[in-house]
Amino acid sequence: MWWRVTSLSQLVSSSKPSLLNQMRAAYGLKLWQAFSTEDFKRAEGGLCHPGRTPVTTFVLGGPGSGKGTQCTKIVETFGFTHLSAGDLLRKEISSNTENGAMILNTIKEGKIVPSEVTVKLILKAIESSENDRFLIDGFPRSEENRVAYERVVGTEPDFVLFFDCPEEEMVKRVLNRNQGRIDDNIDTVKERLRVFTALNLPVIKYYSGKGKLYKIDAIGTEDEIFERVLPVFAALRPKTCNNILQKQAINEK
Ligand SMILES: Nc1ncnc2c1ncn2[C@@H]1O[C@H](COP(=O)(O)OP(=O)(O)O)[C@@H](O)[C@H]1O
Ligand SMILES: Nc1ccn([C@@H]2O[C@H](COP(=O)(O)OP(=O)(O)O)[C@@H](O)[C@H]2O)c(=O)n1
Ligand SMILES: [Mg+2]
Repeated sequence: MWWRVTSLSQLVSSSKPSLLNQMRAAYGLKLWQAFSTEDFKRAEGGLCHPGRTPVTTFVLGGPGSGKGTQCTKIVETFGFTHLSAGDLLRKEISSNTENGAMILNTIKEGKIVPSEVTVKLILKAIESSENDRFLIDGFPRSEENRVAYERVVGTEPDFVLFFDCPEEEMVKRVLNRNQGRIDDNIDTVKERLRVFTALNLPVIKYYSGKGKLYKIDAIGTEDEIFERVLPVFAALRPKTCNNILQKQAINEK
């Protein structure tokens, strides 16, 4: 798997190997299996496969802005793997895991689950995928999320999509979503919007300052919005779309 550090010499050659890296070297553990709360605090990151760089895109926007809907279209067209932080957390609830009750309460209140839990789920999903391009949807939701991911993974996203949608429209969409979600009610949505402004906007500003942010107007039909998304990925074409182009070429022969 590309995400894991494959060379032991690389692991031990860093000036101060973390406990996490020592454990991995000793037991061949995947990252998500290896870190406990204590390790998580100390992890030093830098987990990149030599010669193979994954394309990672964070997908941000308020509740109901259309992140999930557009991710589905991006997956269909560009072959990314869609990792929704919210879906990963909801799966934990339905699997009755040790954190299930805590996650359920946090989501019900419209607050943010501790980064330790969410980053671990994302890494587990990445590590069990053969793909090398990922859409990470609904993450990072706070500076704490962002810093935790960077510390553990050791990389930044290649770019960040931000679906910019007026609050009134987001509320309307969430209340019509009809997926039986415990947080799709007016009280929780109000809190989620407050949390979005207070904690997620600073992350969006951070990536804007780094020149990595693509702000997409999220008003319009799903197809109209996807038309605005396309050019962002077209710029990455040579790197990300080889398989699709190859398949197209074969089909056209
Ligand atoms: N452009 C759009 N116009 C109207 N409704 C939309 C649009 N895009 C998505 N929706 C609907 O709005 C709701 C929220 O969309 P979703 O993709 O789940 O948003 P998010 O993941 O950002 O919360 C869903 O019911 C979806 O079908
Ligand atoms: N990085 C994240 C993502 C989601 N969550 C929780 O999961 C809830 C639902 O997230 P989601 O991404 O599925 O929500 P939408 O924006 O798609 O409506 C959030 O309101 C948070 O309570 C979190 O704590 N941390
Ligand atoms: Mg979503």
